[in-house]
Amino acid sequence: MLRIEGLTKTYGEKKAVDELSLHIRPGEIYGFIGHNGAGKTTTLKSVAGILGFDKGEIFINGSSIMKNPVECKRQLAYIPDNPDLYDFMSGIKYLNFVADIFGVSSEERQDRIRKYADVFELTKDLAQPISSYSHGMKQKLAVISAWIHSPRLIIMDEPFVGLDPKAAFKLKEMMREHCDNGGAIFFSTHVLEVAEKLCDKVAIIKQGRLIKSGTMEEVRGDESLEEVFLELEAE
Ligand SMILES: Nc1ncnc2c1ncn2[C@@H]1O[C@H](COP(=O)(O)OP(=O)(O)OP(=O)(O)O)[C@@H](O)[C@H]1O
Repeated sequence: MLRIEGLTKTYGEKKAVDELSLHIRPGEIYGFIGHNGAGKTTTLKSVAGILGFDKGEIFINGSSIMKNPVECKRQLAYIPDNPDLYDFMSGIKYLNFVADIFGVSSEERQDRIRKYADVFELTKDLAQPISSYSHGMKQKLAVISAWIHSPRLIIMDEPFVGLDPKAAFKLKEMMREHCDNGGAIFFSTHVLEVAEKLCDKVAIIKQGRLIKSGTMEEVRGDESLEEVFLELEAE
């Protein structure tokens, strides 16, 4: 589903991501953890095709994000760490706007908007301008917009920030359902308890380099993910 090979990205003199390789298969929820400034957002933005990189290759279902960006973007959704949506639109206008971009039929979009707005208890707010939304409401809208075109790969940067406990629970259910239906999810988080419970696999990045990856059992061994992470950070 997603293959990252030798990804390297520099900002001026700063190497933000250094020879990072990772393979994510259908059905996998893949967690991405690392300290502040480790290179998570840079990697996720590169995978989503919104940030160029210096070296390496990224393939979405065998297609190169550099050579076939439109074909790749059709198959994925990206939720950034800060849901900066179009404030002047209403929630429903924004969802229809995204659905238009991806050519979602009116029947499918109605079904999905009804279903997910209901899940997140956002239905009555959809007519309101996004400028009136709280951070959590914007995050819920961003999640709905990601699910609206039924992408195969969903990339999320800190998706749980700002969500109330019920919404966070619902999102975890949606993530599992998406992967059980053959999709894949690659997401970053600083909440290691969530990663530990939710993820099939996990990758740890430190100063731009991948230092550990594999199934949760392989990475964790007999310890908690937090213990493993802190030990690796201290090395
Ligand atoms: N636009 C930019 N210009 C210059 N340096 C940048 C830019 N964006 C990120 N960096 C640097 O690249 C490195 C990786 O940043 P990145 O945002 O990918 O980290 P992160 O793991 O997502 O961090 P956090 O957990 O704090 O969100 C950091 O040293 C950061 O200062």
